[in-house]
Amino acid sequence: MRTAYTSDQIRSAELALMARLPEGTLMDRAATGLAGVCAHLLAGSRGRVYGSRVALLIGSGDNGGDALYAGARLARRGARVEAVLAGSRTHEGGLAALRKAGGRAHPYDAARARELLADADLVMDGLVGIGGSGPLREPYGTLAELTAEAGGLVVAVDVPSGVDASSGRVEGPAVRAHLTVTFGAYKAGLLVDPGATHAGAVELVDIGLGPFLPDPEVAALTADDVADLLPRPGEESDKYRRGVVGIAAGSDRYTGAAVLSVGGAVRAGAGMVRFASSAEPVRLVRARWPEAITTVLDPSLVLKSSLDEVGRVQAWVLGPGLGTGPEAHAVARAVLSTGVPVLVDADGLTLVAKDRTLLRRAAPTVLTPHAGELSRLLGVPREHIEAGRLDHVRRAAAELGATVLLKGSTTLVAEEHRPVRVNTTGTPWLATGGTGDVLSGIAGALLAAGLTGYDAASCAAYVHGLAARTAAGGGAVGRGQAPIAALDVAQALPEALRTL
Ligand SMILES: NC(=O)C1=CN([C@@H]2O[C@H](COP(=O)(O)OP(=O)(O)OC[C@H]3O[C@@H](n4cnc5c(N)ncnc54)[C@H](OP(=O)(O)O)[C@@H]3O)[C@@H](O)[C@H]2O)[C@@H](O)CC1
Ligand SMILES: Nc1ncnc2c1ncn2[C@@H]1O[C@H](COP(=O)(O)OP(=O)(O)O)[C@@H](O)[C@H]1O
Ligand SMILES: [K+]
Repeated sequence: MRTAYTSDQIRSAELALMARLPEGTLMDRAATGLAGVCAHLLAGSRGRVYGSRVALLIGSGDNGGDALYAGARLARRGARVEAVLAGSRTHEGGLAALRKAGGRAHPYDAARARELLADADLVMDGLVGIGGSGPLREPYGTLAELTAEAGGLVVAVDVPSGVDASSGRVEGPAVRAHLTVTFGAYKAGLLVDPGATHAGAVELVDIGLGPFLPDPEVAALTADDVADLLPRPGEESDKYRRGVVGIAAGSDRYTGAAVLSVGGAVRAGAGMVRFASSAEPVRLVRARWPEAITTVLDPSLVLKSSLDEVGRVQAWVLGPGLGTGPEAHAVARAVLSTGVPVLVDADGLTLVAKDRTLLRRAAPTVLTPHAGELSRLLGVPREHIEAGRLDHVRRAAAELGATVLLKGSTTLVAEEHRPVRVNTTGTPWLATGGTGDVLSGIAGALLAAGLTGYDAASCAAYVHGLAARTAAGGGAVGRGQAPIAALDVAQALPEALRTL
């Protein structure tokens, strides 16, 4: 499990550790690690550190101190290091070390800074770290924007300046780094968009904080964690014990979502899928997924909240393509009044946004909104949700009394009193119609297999992302990949699951 923390949590751990160590030890550890990573990058891009050009952007706090000491180390190895001093003050020890090592420092001047950044092989962003608050003030904002024109690699020190370390919020100009070297522990804002995109790759430098860290605010499952959580059949398994998932999705108008959701569940390893809907989606699901047992719902029975004709299930998926009219509302009421876990997606979310009483139930509920759907559920503008994903997913879980999986460029899973889980396998190739429907089926199959809502949602997001990467051609976005369609994601599930 990869764990991540807020600035306050990091600060208190640092204080506790610092009390036991001679002054300056932590900064020395941080700067040594940072210089090591930068030297490695320079050796990779230029062949050697000697003679390379390094620009340091220095703010008034200890973040600038780290960059100055690291710059001094690179200068001692023959790099030409020049610092732009942007703060009202500068870390004295760091500045003295840089000068002693042969590096140079200049007060901020826009034209000169632009030249330095354009010429540098590597730019170190030491403007602000965990001490930053609010949008970057001048001249930091201008410098952050100038890094976009940098000719070489941009390395953020601890946190990209302009990104809120605790939440990943960005409220103005912010550095976009190729790599962020972070100290002691991951900051939550490095894993959650928009901060995660600004951070680029993240490298952790151990400074000994481990024993002093509290319970994390954010956690990311690793491949091993997911492999341990995923259900595997035992010798005595039968299809019922492996988990039967009911899917109430699709309508005569919207049929594709039902086919995709059933596909996600079938390919994710459900023991059995029972699909219940109106005639047309049932016909199409039968044609595409003969594995599913289908039922054409009798509207008069549904109105009486009876789903007996469908047969027993261990969990339900409700909503993809269901519609939002009175019949769909009756289906939602029938499904949500059962005593088994229910995953609510798409139109199901619109229905519960209009009628919150549907969520009054004893069994677990998992909601899987994208930012627009969460906006309707919380009555908060979509832009606010996208800017503050972490805060809003937490709030939704508390307010709605459910596990909430927020989809989008960073998928988050929140449940009250648990760390928010952030998914690391996503890929922007997933941004295509219907992939969310596949996700609902995967998560439904895992719920039916007995995973908790929290584990089912986070494992589903993980394997969904992995399958999308597999379908696109492997890895994150790059050459040699091709666009994917939603059904490709379902079809790639077995190959992705085999790697876990
Ligand atoms: N603690 C430790 O043990 C270790 C800490 N370490 C390092 O220290 C870093 C934290 O250092 P820190 O606390 O000095 O804060 P930091 O991030 O440099 O910035 C604070 C200054 O920035 C300014 N400022 C703030 N917001 C701003 C804005 N929006 N726009 C513009 N300016 C803004 C504000 O300055 P002022 O307004 O006072 O001029 C404030 O004083 C941490 O990230 C890590 O790199 C490592 O060495 C390992 C050991
Ligand atoms: N930029 C992105 N990066 C990673 N994943 C994304 C991105 N955009 C969308 N996704 C993922 O794609 C899926 C889209 O689901 P959803 O919005 O419900 O679409 P649909 O309703 O068409 O199925 C979600 O799993 C979401 O997390
Ligand atoms: K920084």
